[in-house]
Amino acid sequence: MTTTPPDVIRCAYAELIVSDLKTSREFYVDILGLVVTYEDDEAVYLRAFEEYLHHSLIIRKGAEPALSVLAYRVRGEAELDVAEAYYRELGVEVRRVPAGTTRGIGEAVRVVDPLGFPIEFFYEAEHVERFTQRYDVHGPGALARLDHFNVNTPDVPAARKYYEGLGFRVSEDIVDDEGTVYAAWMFRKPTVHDVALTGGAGPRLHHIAFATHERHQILHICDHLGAVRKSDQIERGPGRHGVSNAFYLYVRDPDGHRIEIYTHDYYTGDPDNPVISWDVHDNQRRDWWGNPVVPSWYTEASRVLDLDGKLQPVEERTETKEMDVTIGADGFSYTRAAGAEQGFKLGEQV
Ligand SMILES: O=S(=O)(O)c1ccc(O)c(O)c1
Ligand SMILES: [Ca+2]
Ligand SMILES: [Fe+2]
Repeated sequence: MTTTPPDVIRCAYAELIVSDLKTSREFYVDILGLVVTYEDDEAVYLRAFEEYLHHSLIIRKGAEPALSVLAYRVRGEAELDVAEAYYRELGVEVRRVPAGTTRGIGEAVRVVDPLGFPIEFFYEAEHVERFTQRYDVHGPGALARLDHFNVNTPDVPAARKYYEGLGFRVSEDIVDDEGTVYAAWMFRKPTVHDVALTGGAGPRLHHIAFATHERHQILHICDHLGAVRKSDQIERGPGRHGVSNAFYLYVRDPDGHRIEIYTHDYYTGDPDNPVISWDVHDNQRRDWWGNPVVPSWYTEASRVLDLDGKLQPVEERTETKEMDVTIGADGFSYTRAAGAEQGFKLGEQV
């Protein structure tokens, strides 16, 4: 690559296609508590309480539940030309779209990146009221901001190289002693990640994560789901991650799109931030204590669309799959080699 990459600030918004706008609105607004910036019959534009850009999530009615865009904010309008040149040199599909193509967003560059994802780079966006201290409208489960995207891609080292080319740095990864890389967390904003690369068939969206400030807000969302008899929408957690140290919860929306609610990761902004590398057989890597990683978390993810709204084909992962080497160890086994002969707490799981 001769051209410089666009100066990405952070992950900024996503658009999910949902099959029933009303049902999805109930999930994202009534249960998760996101703020509606604008809505019409086609789409609902949502933001979290600390956000002052028009939206960080759009849910749009459509026949095929899928991801239609992952958007990164760049540091200024001038970065759009840089993005256009960078991706043209990469030889992928590049489009320049005028301001207002997406409500609330200025001129943007849209690409299908080398991993097959629909990605948008923008700077200009409409400012709306920032609800940081509007405690009169915060619910007990108030979400503060969008935190990261997690994507399934078959070749994690190749994906890591692509994102390093964009100036992202690795904070943590999961590897084995043969050198297989199962996952990597990468950042531009000084937290653990803006994007996580999870080895698996892809391009698929594994999840979108929002951050809260307090663990009790995550616990409230669990209690709320129980109260509306939708506790089965909780897929994994609540718990404490090993990687990232975040307290977390994964919920599935009415179409199965996975949303993580996440708090308490750590600052990564110094140039010498130490990379943490986990062994795939360390069963505290994904859960620092307690919960096993359920199989659906390893296998299920959302399809993604190309720039014309057509489903992108999915390529299978050829390297070892994490679920094949660890599912029994995920919270079911004993961490000390000496305990290994006891096998798994709950026996063989799958
Ligand atoms: O399950 S992991 O501890 O590896 C993990 C860490 C951070 C995340 O955002 C995540 O989705 C998953
Ligand atoms: Ca706290
Ligand atoms: Fe996550």
